[in-house]
Amino acid sequence: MRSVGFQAVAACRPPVHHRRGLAPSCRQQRAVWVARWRAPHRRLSIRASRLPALKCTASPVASDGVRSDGPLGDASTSLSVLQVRRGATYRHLFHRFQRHLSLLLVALLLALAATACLIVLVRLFSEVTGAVGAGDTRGALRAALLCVSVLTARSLVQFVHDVLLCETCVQVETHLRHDLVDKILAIGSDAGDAETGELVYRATAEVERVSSACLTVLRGLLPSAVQFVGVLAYMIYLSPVLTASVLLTAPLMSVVYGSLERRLERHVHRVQQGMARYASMATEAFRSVRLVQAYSAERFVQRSLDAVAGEMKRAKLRASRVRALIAPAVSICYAFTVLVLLAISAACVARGLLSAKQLVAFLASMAFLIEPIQAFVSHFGSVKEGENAALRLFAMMEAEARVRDPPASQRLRTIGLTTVTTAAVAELHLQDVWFRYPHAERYALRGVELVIWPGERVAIVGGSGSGKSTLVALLCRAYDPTRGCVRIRGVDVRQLALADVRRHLCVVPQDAPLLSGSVRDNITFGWADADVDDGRLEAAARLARAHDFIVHALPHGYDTRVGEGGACLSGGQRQRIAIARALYRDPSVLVLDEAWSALDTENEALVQRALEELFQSSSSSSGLRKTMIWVAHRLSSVRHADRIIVMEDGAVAESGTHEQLMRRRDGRYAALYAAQMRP
Ligand SMILES: Nc1ncnc2c1ncn2[C@@H]1O[C@H](COP(=O)(O)OP(=O)(O)OP(=O)(O)O)[C@@H](O)[C@H]1O
Repeated sequence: MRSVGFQAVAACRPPVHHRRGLAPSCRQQRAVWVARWRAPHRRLSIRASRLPALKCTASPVASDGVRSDGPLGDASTSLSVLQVRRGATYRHLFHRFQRHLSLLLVALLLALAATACLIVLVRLFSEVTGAVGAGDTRGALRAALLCVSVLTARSLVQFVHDVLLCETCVQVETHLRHDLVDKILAIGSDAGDAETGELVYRATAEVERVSSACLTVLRGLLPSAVQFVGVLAYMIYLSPVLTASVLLTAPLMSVVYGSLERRLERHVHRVQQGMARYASMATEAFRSVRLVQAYSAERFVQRSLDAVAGEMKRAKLRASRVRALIAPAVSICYAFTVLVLLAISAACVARGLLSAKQLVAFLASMAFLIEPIQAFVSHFGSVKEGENAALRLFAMMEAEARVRDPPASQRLRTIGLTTVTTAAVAELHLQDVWFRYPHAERYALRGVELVIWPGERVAIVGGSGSGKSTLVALLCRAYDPTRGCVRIRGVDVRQLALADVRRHLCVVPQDAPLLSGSVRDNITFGWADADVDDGRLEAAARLARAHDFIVHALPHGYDTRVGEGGACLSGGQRQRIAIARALYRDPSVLVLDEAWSALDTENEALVQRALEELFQSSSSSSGLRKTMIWVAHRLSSVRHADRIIVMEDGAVAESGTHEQLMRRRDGRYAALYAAQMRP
């Protein structure tokens, strides 16, 4: 069976440097860890996207100590900013529940019926006491039996009411989670600002929290509110004076309640942020457990996690104290109300304004009035948690991906051999491309001008940080240029559907991320089981020089599970499977970003030769000229390229064949080549 998580990573790939950045040398990685983990309480945020450059940034910290940047970072925005969005959040929630309006209306009618039952119960109760007082045993018995029947009816009504509401909330939760995951996958590269563990926490625990808060409100608080209003109306009918005296204490209650609510909200927000941070750090630690062990950093990691857990514990204790304070505070207010009520009712009865029967009914109503207040008090904490979670989730859902599908996308032009020779349409054209990463001060690409023709085999070389991976990221539209434009077959990529671009041009990154399914799942990633073509699968694996080791070295051949991130395979095997995966897609342009860096020289040459053969044969058989671009550090792998592009400081420094570039004695390529060939 195909793993769901496996399928979930969309064709929209994170930019190459993000992926590559996840595998810096152990020493570099440790430096990042140390910075992030030494001061977890200072909320240092290392972005995965910046790992290669080891830029450890302390994010802007809001007054309540919470990070406040990032495209999905809205999710971790400060409480004060989130509170401004409360109206919008409730509107979002309302729209989601609106889809289940009929169920909700039935539930509301049932809540009204339950309240009506209560009022009937109050009346029957006063009749029972009246009959007992008058010595009418039969009357008392009849009224008591009616009481039992009404109570049973009310219980049945409540059961149906609860089932309907649970169903609605589960459906809303499922849709909300689906939309959130959809958003995270669409945002793709931009999600680099929010860490994996945090995103997982949001998509699981927080969505569940929102749904259970909604259920609490609908099942507990809404009927309680209906009951409150109904009972209050009945009390006004019984005695307006006594009801007014009860309501006199309302301002006192709201002041006490308001101040406790604000405190609780603050602490709950801190607890939830702490949870998200803990989830994020724990995910990172568990994923890098080998690094932790290699550096004997178990205690160090444990201490860092404990620091966050400690912070969370303190916030939780404060929240629970405030929560525990609410019930006694409300009870004191209630006792004060009863005191005032008794004094006034005694005066009313003495003056003949109120009968004893009315007083009994009024006091019974008071008992039913406290019920909704108690429900409100006991559910308040969880509702607040749900509200905070909803504020963050909907802020996340509003985040826009930096690259989006155009409203009306154009189609890619198919270029046959004849077309190419007559009308020279470039496969790829970078026109004066400038690019600066979000949050970065320097341009990573500066005025790149590059034309790649169909069928060309182009190698990109250059020093570390010269902009090779950034160039690749722009080709597959992981980012849009800050200035200038990237054209595929003459069309600006911004006018093409993203899926079209990524079907046409496939990138194989250096770190070759594999997912925890089988080898077959990995190579046919993105295809439903029913659509998988075994012949094509094997052909792709053979071309990537992966078939032999899959069949002979892996215990279950193509059905061998590769473990999380392909942990059961060697680096070279992972890379060959990643190349096979790209070949299975049969793209027109194949981009390999140091995709064979983990291969030995012999296998590297074999894979390269196989790809060259493939590209030559595909151009003659299908009539479509395929293009191959590869980024390389080892210059031995670029000698046979049709053209070598040499990048330096974000610009194209030189371009030509190996021989042409070697003729420039003082050229950059010649210098790089000489340095590599030096014994
Ligand atoms: N996400 C990012 N945010 C900010 N700056 C970045 C980011 N990724 C890369 N950079 C910067 O952009 C520049 C080009 O980086 P890029 O990864 O394209 O270089 P490269 O030539 O592929 O390097 P290498 O060969 O070491 O992989 C570098 O200065 C790098 O620090």
